[in-house]
Amino acid sequence: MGRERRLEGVGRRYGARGPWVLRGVGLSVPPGALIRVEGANGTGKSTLLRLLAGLDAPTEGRVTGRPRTAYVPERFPGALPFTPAGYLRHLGAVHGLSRARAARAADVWLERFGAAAHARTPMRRLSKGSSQKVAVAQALLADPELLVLDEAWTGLDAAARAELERAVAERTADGGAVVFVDHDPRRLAGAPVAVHVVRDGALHRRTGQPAPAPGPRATVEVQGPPGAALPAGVLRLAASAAETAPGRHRLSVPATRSDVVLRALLTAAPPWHVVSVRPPADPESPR
Ligand SMILES: Nc1ncnc2c1ncn2[C@@H]1O[C@H](COP(=O)(O)OP(=O)(O)OP(=O)(O)O)[C@@H](O)[C@H]1O
Repeated sequence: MGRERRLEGVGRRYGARGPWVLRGVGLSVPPGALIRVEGANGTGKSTLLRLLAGLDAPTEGRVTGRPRTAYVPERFPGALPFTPAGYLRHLGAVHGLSRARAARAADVWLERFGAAAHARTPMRRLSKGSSQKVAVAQALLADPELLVLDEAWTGLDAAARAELERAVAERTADGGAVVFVDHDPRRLAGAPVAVHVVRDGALHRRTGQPAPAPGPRATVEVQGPPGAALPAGVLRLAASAAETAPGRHRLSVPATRSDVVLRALLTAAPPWHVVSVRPPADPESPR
């Protein structure tokens, strides 16, 4: 239990006589998991995400585990009587941050998503895109152990979309779990995503080889503290890792994740020594 959210034999229908939207669904979301939920329109993806986020209760079956959870809904109620800075500080306090930490986290996330200029604009006057940045910032504010994203990329500009991908990689490198729905099949394609498909009210794990991470890869040589295993977060993000000498590892890392991997190595306790980083364009990069 603990930080792992689990659905066991979960069914949900709306109203006593409504059709079953989901039935017999089992799913474990362990720390560090990255799970994509797919399915045709109206099959129950949002229903599943609300159950995982703990915002809805199943009609039958059990939901267990109590990770600190954050959620970005498909439709964020943008017209709230707050400014983004005020709203995020308020939510930070709800998540248990001190006032000072909540204010700092609000500033950091608005800045990262390119919305700092709107920090003090009433939310009802924000564009849809800026409002979505606030929706995403509120979920990341307190480093959730489980992050549930329902089409959270929709409406964001390209820079903010990339920033949200980076934030997801940081959460999983840090041992957080992320479950998401997104209409773009390439979303987070460079990361080791487990795919589950909702069909006919049931959840099916898509099996088979995960597609190789598309895009260029960097090669990172690291030297670890004697006897140390690579941090789990690094292993999750690397496309491959090989120990080439005692304590020396060569990692192949999707270029879009290399900054997150380096940060995870350098902030590990004790930290790892990064011997070299070869960018993807280097013709000597092993393939
Ligand atoms: N609050 C609700 N009350 C009644 N019916 C609901 C409610 N929420 C969802 N439903 C119904 O449950 C079914 C699944 O809806 P859900 O939103 O979970 O699917 P989805 O796969 O996320 O859809 P989409 O791809 O359109 O976002 C639909 O038939 C929908 O009408």
